[in-house]
Amino acid sequence: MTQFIANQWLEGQGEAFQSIAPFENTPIWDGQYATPDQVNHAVTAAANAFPDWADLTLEQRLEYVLKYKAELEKNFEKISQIIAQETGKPLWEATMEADRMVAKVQLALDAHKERLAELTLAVGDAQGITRYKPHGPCAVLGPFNLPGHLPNGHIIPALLAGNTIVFKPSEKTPLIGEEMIRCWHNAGLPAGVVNLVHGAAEIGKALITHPDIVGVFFTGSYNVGRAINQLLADHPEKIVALEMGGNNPLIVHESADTKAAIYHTLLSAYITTGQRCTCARRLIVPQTAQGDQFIDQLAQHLPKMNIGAWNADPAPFFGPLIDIEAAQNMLKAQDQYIADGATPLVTMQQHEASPALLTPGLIDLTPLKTITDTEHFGPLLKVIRVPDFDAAIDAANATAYGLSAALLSDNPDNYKRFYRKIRAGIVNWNRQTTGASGRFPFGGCGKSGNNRPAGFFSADYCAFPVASLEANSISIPEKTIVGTGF
Ligand SMILES: NC(=O)C1=CN([C@@H]2O[C@H](COP(=O)(O)OP(=O)(O)OC[C@H]3O[C@@H](n4cnc5c(N)ncnc54)[C@H](O)[C@@H]3O)[C@@H](O)[C@H]2O)C=CC1
Ligand SMILES: O=C(O)CCC(=O)N[C@@H](CCC(=O)O)C(=O)O
Repeated sequence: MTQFIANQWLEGQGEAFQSIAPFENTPIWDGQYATPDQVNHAVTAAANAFPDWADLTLEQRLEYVLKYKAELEKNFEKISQIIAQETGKPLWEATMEADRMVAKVQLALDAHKERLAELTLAVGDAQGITRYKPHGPCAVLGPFNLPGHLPNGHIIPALLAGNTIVFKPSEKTPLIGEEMIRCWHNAGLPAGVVNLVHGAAEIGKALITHPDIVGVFFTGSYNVGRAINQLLADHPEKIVALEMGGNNPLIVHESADTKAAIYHTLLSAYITTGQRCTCARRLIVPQTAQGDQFIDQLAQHLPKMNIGAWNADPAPFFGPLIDIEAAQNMLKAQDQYIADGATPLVTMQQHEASPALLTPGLIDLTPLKTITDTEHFGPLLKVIRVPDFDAAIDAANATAYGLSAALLSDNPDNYKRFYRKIRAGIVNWNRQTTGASGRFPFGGCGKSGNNRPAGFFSADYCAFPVASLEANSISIPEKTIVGTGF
């Protein structure tokens, strides 16, 4: 029983599929996709549940959300282990993800109170009030890379605001999606408030185009985000929040502590095997002696990193890619760069421990005439050498994406220039590009999103503002409008 509709666990009626643990390359879960009929059933359940759920006070909805939090805490180890094995990320990192799922409850509540606060103004002899209302039944589409934390970051604020949900996890991580929904079920949510359907693109399409779905909260790739936008072109009335990819730059310039610069580069480019939307893809370094030394030492350091199984002891820094196909695609991308004239500084290779495990790569794209603006979702960092700092900023901005960007530099004037010029939703100084805090907005410009940031600002797309003019009684004002006969 893998779909959850109106508080019933049901068998999917669509094609069978499995969740394959990437390191072991063995199935850890079997299930079926939903059918479009089942999607309809789930959306209808969410639509039926909406009026009563929306009618509850925030405090009443919060009671359920706090019970969900308690369920996450009760099942913390199991959740961490599922995230680790299903994605292949090390247990320490999966535990951090589970921690962030728990922490999201308080963050979303704080955000709700701050971002959706009632605002009152005197307007003549009436009171003007801004309040917020939920949209209705919303779809949440999740990615595979942080399969607990990221959908959780849409679902909690959406529920607090009074929406109901149909969640479709990534078809690569159905098990953690299911476990999360089990926690909601155990929290005692009324039937239909949260529903789960499994599937890939076809089920995603059926869900978001359903006429009763009024909001679509998506985290995933640019190509799919664009396809969603196209599919919904005739429905501007649906609220669509798209959190998409990045081709994020990291500039290193005038940073005397080479070791610290290497450490922050590793956390930028290779954490989660380079499978974070915020990962640095392009390492931009001016052609100075200090720049040469930094690149040399980084290249020497990469082979020293411990990589391996999610449960290995000692724990690795990163594990495999999500599947063998993803690993093969990364290797093909590297081959293509080399064929085009790039210089591999550290060649990314398949590791003997698992076909989905790749060693970290570093490749110098400076010799290329043109550098394609592509997000390669894996452990390959591309070096671009430039004449000076101004050229570094130009190179950093040479992308249609704009998610995260960072500068490692001891010189505050460099940061002032960088901050003013760079186009990105996350701009860091002497910190890695990844690891954004949930206390801040999380989203990017350009192809990275549609200006509806998640993180602390998720509250904004989970409700719409209503303007009211209110007075306890009606009266004729002293100054009336001409021509009305008063
Ligand atoms: N900006 C952000 O907050 C984040 C963005 N990402 C991006 O996500 C990508 C990696 O995640 P993936 O799971 O590979 O993303 P993906 O775009 O392939 O899939 C995301 C979700 O969309 C569904 N889907 C696929 N085709 C669809 C269609 N035509 N209509 C409706 N739904 C469809 C998938 O089944 C999945 O649930 C990277 O590009 C990464 O940068 C990942 C995490 C955070
Ligand atoms: O919503 C939040 O709590 C902040 C968003 C966040 O956690 N971002 C992570 C993951 C991004 C990704 O999925 O690639 C980060 O910045 O590393």
